[in-house]
Amino acid sequence: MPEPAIPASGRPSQEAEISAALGKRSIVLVGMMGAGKTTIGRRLSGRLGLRFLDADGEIELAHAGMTIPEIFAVHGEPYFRDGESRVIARLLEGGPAVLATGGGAFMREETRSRIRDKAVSIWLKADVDIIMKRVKRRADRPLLQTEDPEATAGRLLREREPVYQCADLTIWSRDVPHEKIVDECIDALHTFLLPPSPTLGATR
Ligand SMILES: Nc1ncnc2c1ncn2[C@@H]1O[C@H](COP(=O)(O)OP(=O)(O)OP(=O)(O)O)[C@@H](O)[C@H]1O
Ligand SMILES: O=C(O)C1=C[C@@H](O)[C@@H](O)[C@H](O)C1
Ligand SMILES: [Mg+2]
Repeated sequence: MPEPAIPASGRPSQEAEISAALGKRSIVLVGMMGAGKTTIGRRLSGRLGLRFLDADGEIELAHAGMTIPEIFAVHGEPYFRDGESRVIARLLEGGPAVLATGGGAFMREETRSRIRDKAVSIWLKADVDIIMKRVKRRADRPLLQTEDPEATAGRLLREREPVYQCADLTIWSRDVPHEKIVDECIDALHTFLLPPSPTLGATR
């Protein structure tokens, strides 16, 4: 994996400082389907010189290439959730990476606690209109195969938002160039991991 670039000034870049400050921790993206966890996570990993992992993709690999909708249809959601929890635990043990989770993964307390121990988490927050606009392009979200997918997405969002809020950082994933969202993730990670030191020498 290439190291993040060192700028001409000789000062380490924000990206290099973040990678160093992370140590063995990963960055985990959480949030609703369509929030951009996979899209933004892949780009963020490139900028930071970290591996990119996608929990949904890893679950499909572990099931000999069955798709997520097929796993839901054949085995049911509880089976999927147990597998998802195990896969995320394994991926978090593998050293620093950017990990995009499935939209429901953070709802499990066991998974949240592992993420808290092993990673810095970012909630990619998106409102229901944006989510619907994005997920309409593909029919691969089994939880939205209902009579009224928009109402279902709204209900899931209301149930999940209080839990997604437990992430370390929140970034609004609106319709702006992907690289802008990545820049905002990098700024937020930098402030979180390397907070500016308090002003010294304040006098009364
Ligand atoms: N900031 C953005 N602006 C515009 N489109 C975006 C943005 N982020 C993601 N998208 C688009 O939204 C769609 C869904 O994104 P993506 O698959 O990354 O979401 P996800 O959070 O990984 O969803 P899931 O939980 O279902 O895996 C993609 O077509 C992607 O190109
Ligand atoms: O929001 C969810 O619960 C899901 C989101 C996707 O990433 C997949 O993990 C699956 O479709 C379930
Ligand atoms: Mg995804």
